[in-house]
Amino acid sequence: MRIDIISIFPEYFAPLDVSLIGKARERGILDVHLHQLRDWAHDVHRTVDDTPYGGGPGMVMKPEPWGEAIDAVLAADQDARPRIIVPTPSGVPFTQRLAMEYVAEPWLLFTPARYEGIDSRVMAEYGSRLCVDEVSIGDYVLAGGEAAVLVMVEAVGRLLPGVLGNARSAVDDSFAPGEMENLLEGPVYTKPPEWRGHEVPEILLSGHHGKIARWRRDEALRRTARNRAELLAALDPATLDKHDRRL
Ligand SMILES: NC(=O)c1ccno1
Repeated sequence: MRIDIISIFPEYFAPLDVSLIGKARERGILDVHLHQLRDWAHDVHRTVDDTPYGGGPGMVMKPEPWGEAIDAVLAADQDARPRIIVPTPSGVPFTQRLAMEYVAEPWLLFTPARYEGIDSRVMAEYGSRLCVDEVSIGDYVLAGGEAAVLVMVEAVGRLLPGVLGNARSAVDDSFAPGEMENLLEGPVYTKPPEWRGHEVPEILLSGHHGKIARWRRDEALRRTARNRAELLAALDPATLDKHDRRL
């Protein structure tokens, strides 16, 4: 997978050099290209923003630098087209299901904005011939889209084949489509069996895989009911067995 990121703060993406994503890049599973938007701002101050038409607070990012920057990225591979992802509080929710949709894409282009956002004509220009998604990582406003890009790149990159040590981990994730969709993962434990008077639940030491699976699902349902009751309401009743319904 190729990922391009255009930003006025490319240094913001240093975390993509470490941990799982860093190793995926070293192993050639993920190819990340960072671009400084100001390289396409040609005035002496390398200006990328201006006052909003119609008045109002803040500044809007100018269309010209963005248009030249996106054109330059697209020119990197004339035979392919990236899916463009615009991080914004005004976007569709970023979910595990959307992460799984993105991991199937060969090329993603992230366009994190600053200020009040990017002149709307930019994505109108590219939306006529490319897939352009406005995506939000949550109902809050950040100083810019860069942190949202880090979140999405990690959520998508960890799903790439070969990145997680055990592919099963992604299947058991909270929200993973299938058994765990709309469910939160339950509690996890490791050695020692007793720590400061807290013992690991006996069932987990039993070696009885069927009972352990049942216990884990019960705990997932309980945690979901406690922390995200609205997700329980969204559970497909067909996926609940008679034991689930008794909880
Ligand atoms: N909530 C978000 O995804 C976001 C992106 C930029 N600012 O906020």
